Amino acid sequence: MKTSIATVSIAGNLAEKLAAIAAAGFDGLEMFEQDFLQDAASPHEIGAMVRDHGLEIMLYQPFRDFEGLPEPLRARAFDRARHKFDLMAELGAELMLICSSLHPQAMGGIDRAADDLAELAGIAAERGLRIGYEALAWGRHVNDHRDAWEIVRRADHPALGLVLDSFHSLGRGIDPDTIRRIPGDRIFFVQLADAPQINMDLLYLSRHYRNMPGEGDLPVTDFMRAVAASGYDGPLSLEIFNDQFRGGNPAAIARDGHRSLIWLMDQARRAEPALTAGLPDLPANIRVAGIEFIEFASSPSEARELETALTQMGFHREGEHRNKRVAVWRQGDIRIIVNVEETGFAHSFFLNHGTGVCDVGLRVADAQATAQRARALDATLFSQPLGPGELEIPAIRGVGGSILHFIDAKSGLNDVWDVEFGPTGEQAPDFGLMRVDHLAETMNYDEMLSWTLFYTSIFEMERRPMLDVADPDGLTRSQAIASPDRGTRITLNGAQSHRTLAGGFLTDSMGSAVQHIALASKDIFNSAENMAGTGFQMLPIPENYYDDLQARYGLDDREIARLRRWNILYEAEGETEFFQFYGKPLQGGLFFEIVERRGGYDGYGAVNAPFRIAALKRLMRGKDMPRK
Ligand SMILES: O=C(O)c1ccc(O)c(O)c1
Ligand SMILES: [Mg+2]
Repeated sequence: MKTSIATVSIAGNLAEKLAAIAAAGFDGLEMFEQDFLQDAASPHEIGAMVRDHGLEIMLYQPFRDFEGLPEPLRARAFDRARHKFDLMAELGAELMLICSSLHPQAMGGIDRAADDLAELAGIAAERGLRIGYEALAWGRHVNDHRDAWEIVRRADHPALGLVLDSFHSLGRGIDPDTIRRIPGDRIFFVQLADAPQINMDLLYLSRHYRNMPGEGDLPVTDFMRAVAASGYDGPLSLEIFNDQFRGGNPAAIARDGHRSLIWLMDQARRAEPALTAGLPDLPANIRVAGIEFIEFASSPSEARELETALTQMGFHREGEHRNKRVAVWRQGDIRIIVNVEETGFAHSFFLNHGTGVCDVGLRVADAQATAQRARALDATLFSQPLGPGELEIPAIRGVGGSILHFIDAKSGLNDVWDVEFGPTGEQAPDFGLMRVDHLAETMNYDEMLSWTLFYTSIFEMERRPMLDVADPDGLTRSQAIASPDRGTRITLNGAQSHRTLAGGFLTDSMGSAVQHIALASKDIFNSAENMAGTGFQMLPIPENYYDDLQARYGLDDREIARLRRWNILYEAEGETEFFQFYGKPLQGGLFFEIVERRGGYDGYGAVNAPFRIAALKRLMRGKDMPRK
């Protein structure tokens, strides 16, 4: 199926929009009247500009308040339409969208609307044009695609068809399966949009908060399945009114849009395998079996602080790379790589961002298939020259210009530790840290939807509801995503203000990056005791927290004393429990967290986050005294 996007969906002037839409790989666009009217070029020149980008104007819109008017308003509406038809001829647009009327004098009446639209379709047809009728969810008399279809059916004119818009149908809770009884060739155009689950007036939600399919909470896959089942094979077009996108980076928003359409078509095909017509065929969502490694880019001098922290946490330097100044640190199932090479990707990452996570390895069943799916979903493949004996491991670009590598057993990539590294023979202390619990990535609030879509479209990952975390200097939003078995977890933290801890980190690290790494302990009290014994610096948590905690959960004095002793934060949810403590941030702001989940706790200690943030800020301002 061809892909399209409405020009309103992205920021910029018309030339910038066209460039972004073409670069993202769309076949065409919906020309929004405002974008066209505001431009200085003539309709003819604009049409040529669109075609020079290899794009097609698939729809001209919107034409409002047309049907069901009394005279003389009715005649005026027809004159207005003729004027638009003239423009469309010059632009090279063949289909016009007519949205259901909001006019205070519109009379209603299915047959009246059908008669008006049939007459207009006749005028359009004489000029080789067509019109499509769309029910706005807040239309005065027509606000349901089933009524719009009845009007189109009764009008019975070949130049008149139906326009479907997932927002208007799903936003009103109309069963999308009602689309299955509409003949596909009577549907002239399909618009797609998702939206978050917010209780809000539909018009306001639609004009400000729509988002890309897969970014919101509407059942867009069910809608897409019904559209495909109807036999419709026209364009799939994004029509996204979103305040954030209007001010965002046009290329990035257009890329997200294209990704969302590919994802949507793939979802529909997977949910209903009999629907194959016009839908792309790509490997299924990739199951991630865990984090194989986390790689830091650093320099020999800056790496010392990190290596000290690793040693104090019970890691040992297990292996050294045979060709490079790269070491692998190990504990349990956790591998942390410290790369202090002075050439290559890690080095340029270090020069741009300072010491930080430049690369994450994900464990998958088939690394090639993973790269293939990622590529089909518009991810950027990454590779760099290989040294002697090194393995070619598929990789893509991830958050903040970092890299994601894919490691499988199928093609022997999990042998990389033996093939590329030699053992150091160093002793393994082991403080009970077993595996990576989660990675916390910090980014601007504006990028959160984009990276959420990146992870959930390529991988088999689920979203939790977004949370607000109160920082003393502003809100940070937190979006957790996880594999269905919870073996791989990532939290995306969006800074809305540069004064928050997350915002300050973004400035210091020159962009989005991993801000903390949470490691799962077998026994957090035991890990804490071992780590404290080596001089690991814990984040001090104030007395007030423990007083409140005791009151909140009715913990006894002994339990509270144990938590307090190791600066452990606690949360109970039903029968489940969560324990967490933090290390002091390294230079640059990255820090480690140690966690223990009991009884299947599935969160991240959100209730404790404000305390942790306040404690970190106090520490960074140098106002905290370590407690005995
Ligand atoms: O918000 C609107 O007015 C509007 C206009 C045209 C559309 O296709 C639409 O879905 C909404
Ligand atoms: Mg629409």
